[in-house]
Amino acid sequence: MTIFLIGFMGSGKSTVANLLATDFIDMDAVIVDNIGMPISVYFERYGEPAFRQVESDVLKTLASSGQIVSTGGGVVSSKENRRILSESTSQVIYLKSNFSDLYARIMADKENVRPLFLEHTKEALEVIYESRKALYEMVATKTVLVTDKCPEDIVKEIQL
Ligand SMILES: Nc1ncnc2c1ncn2[C@@H]1O[C@H](COP(=O)(O)OP(=O)(O)OP(=O)(O)O)[C@@H](O)[C@H]1O
Ligand SMILES: O=C(O)C1=C[C@@H](O)[C@@H](O)[C@H](O)C1
Ligand SMILES: [Mg+2]
Repeated sequence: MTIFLIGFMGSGKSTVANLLATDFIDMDAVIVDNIGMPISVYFERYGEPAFRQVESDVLKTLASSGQIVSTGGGVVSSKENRRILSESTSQVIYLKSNFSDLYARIMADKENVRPLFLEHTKEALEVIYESRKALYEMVATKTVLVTDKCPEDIVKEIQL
């Protein structure tokens, strides 16, 4: 059974996926492999709709992978991606958090500086977060509140 982890940037998808299975698949990494350039460069050259199309193609392939998959933070923003997630037989786990905790984590994470974070003000990022909140809930088969929980406890909740 494929398990997709979804949630906004910084919600802990990669951290939790790695605890669930060290051979987990990072969807952004698969996309970077396919397009042969950093996602930020692809966005700049071809625009977001073209990126979402690539993302949909990768998502479809991964739905039958039987692996743990950490998705891109914006995977729910395209209708096609939401359809693929809703119609697949995979588990879709939403790691839910409030914006201020996410922002603090993204700011503190010096190992992974997200292009979206560099390109937007805090207010603009919050607008994106607000616009996606309901969409994550809509496609999730399970929502796990991650506030004040360590990754190990989040894993336990996922496995309940
Ligand atoms: N439950 C947690 N408690 C505290 N810190 C956490 C927790 N989960 C993840 N972190 C930290 O938050 C930061 C973001 O985590 P991670 O990279 O796993 O998020 P992500 O959802 O994969 O982000 P992105 O969508 O940008 O790939 C990292 O520095 C990580 O160590
Ligand atoms: O939140 C988003 O829209 C994105 C998040 C990243 O994981 C990447 O998938 C890409 O940079 C878009
Ligand atoms: Mg990640």
